[in-house]
Amino acid sequence: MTRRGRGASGAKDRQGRLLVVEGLDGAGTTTQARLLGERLRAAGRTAHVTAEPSGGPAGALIRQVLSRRVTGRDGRAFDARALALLFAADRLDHHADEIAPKLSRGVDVVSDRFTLSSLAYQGAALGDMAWVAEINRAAPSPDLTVFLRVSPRVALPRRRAATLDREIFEVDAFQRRVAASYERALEVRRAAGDRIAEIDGSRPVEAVADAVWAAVSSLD
Ligand SMILES: Nc1ncnc2c1ncn2[C@@H]1O[C@H](COP(=O)(O)OP(=O)(O)OP(=O)(O)O)[C@@H](O)[C@H]1O
Ligand SMILES: Cc1cn([C@H]2C[C@H](O)[C@@H](COP(=O)(O)O)O2)c(=O)[nH]c1=O
Repeated sequence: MTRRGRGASGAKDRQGRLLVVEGLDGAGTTTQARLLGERLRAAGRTAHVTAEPSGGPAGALIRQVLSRRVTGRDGRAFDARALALLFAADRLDHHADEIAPKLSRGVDVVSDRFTLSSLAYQGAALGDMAWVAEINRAAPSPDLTVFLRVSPRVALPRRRAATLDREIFEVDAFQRRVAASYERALEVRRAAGDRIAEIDGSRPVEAVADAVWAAVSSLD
């Protein structure tokens, strides 16, 4: 993965920053991405909040698979490797169509999930994080990834409060595997040079938002 936003001289150009919020289902990524967008705007920056799966065509198909409205042939479960490829395709399309144009106009982009989600979720589903990393090789590195650490025990009641219909990954045993997978994915991405802030997401919303803001404010 290549870090964007630097010219041939290595000097920073006038691009916006790609800021990613990550965590288990129920960690509070949607809430914190929205609040970060608001704080950026209040600080005088232009900010765009987005999410993956994206609103593009691959994202729409993924949403249907997650909610079981689309299955594999004859009602069989949708193939897990094919789903991993869809997430990778959605990411490239999302970046090309929505994220990169905003960044190049100096807009900060806050994404609720990005590549780390694929490493954690598809890494856990397939038991092959290296392959998941390979199919996501062309996705750019965020300027900052904020990981909201919550235990599956804390995330569970939040998910239950927020939704009635559970998507395919919102199964307690799987969420515990995803939690372990996130820890491995964080190591992999840190070793690759990504800037990552780990934040205790089990605190009240405003306390988490303050910690997210402190991490973003520490960017040069
Ligand atoms: N720090 C927090 N403390 C208590 N409740 C929270 C906190 N953050 C979010 N919530 C609540 O938990 C529920 C899920 O929050 P949110 O949608 O932000 O999570 P999420 O990580 O995006 O979940 P999912 O990935 O399943 O969509 C919401 O009802 C939200 O108000
Ligand atoms: C980007 C991405 C997401 N997922 C999973 C994570 C969640 O279970 C759903 C998205 O639902 P949300 O409520 O909108 O967060 O998809 C994934 O498995 N792989 C990914 O790359």
